[in-house]
Amino acid sequence: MGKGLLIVLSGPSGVGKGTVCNELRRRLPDLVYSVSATTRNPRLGEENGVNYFFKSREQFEEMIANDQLLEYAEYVGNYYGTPRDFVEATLQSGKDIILEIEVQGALKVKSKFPEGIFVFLLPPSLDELKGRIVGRGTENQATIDHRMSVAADEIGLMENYDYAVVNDEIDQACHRIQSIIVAEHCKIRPRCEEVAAR
Ligand SMILES: Nc1nc2c(ncn2[C@@H]2O[C@H](COP(=O)(O)OP(=O)(O)O)[C@@H](O)[C@H]2O)c(=O)[nH]1
Ligand SMILES: Nc1ncnc2c1ncn2[C@@H]1O[C@H](COP(=O)(O)OP(=O)(O)O)[C@@H](O)[C@H]1O
Repeated sequence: MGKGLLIVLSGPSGVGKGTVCNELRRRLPDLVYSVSATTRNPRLGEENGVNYFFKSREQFEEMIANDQLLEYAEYVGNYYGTPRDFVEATLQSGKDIILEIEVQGALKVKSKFPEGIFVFLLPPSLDELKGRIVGRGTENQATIDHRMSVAADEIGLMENYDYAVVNDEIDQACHRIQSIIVAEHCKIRPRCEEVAAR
């Protein structure tokens, strides 16, 4: 059995990563979602082990020390990281896995898995982005301002990604990502390597 695809989805806060991921998981039941660890507080309705593994700073730092994370980063005052074993076991079993992570972490994953597929989700506009974060109603004003200032830097790193997908309509955005996954599965990798070697 071949290895599964490792798909990384990034994009600024409020662009719709969570919404798009949930819809993709509904449409593609075989797609595995990597549940991250974080030190941020759970939002209303978020469940430990489903949305995130919620950890104290001490617990998170222990995971770092024990090399349990494939990557981790600090984002707006909190740690976020990807549990390593789950990702590796999923890929070995031949299944595709999606990591919804921010840009610094994505670049670390890219250095370890250059064969990964890196997708950047873009808002139709920065005004619409701000409207979505405010509309979600989960962040206070200071956090919204901080996240918006990080958004510009994140979009500046988009050129490190393979694909840019605009999340104008959820249905369209998911359709584009599904098309990318199908195309990647159809790739004739040996031929690509042969061509590159010429
Ligand atoms: N590096 C890294 N970033 C993560 C991880 N999990 C989530 N993130 C990112 O951390 C950022 C903040 O996540 P969150 O607080 O849930 O806010 P949201 O993106 O607005 O829903 C987002 O860009 C997430 O994609 C992870 O395991 N590693
Ligand atoms: N294509 C879209 N059109 C309009 N609103 C959207 C769209 N995608 C997501 N949203 C809304 O934007 C807000 C932020 O989405 P969310 O998935 O939480 O973003 P992220 O995980 O990137 O921070 C949510 O209220 C969500 O319902």
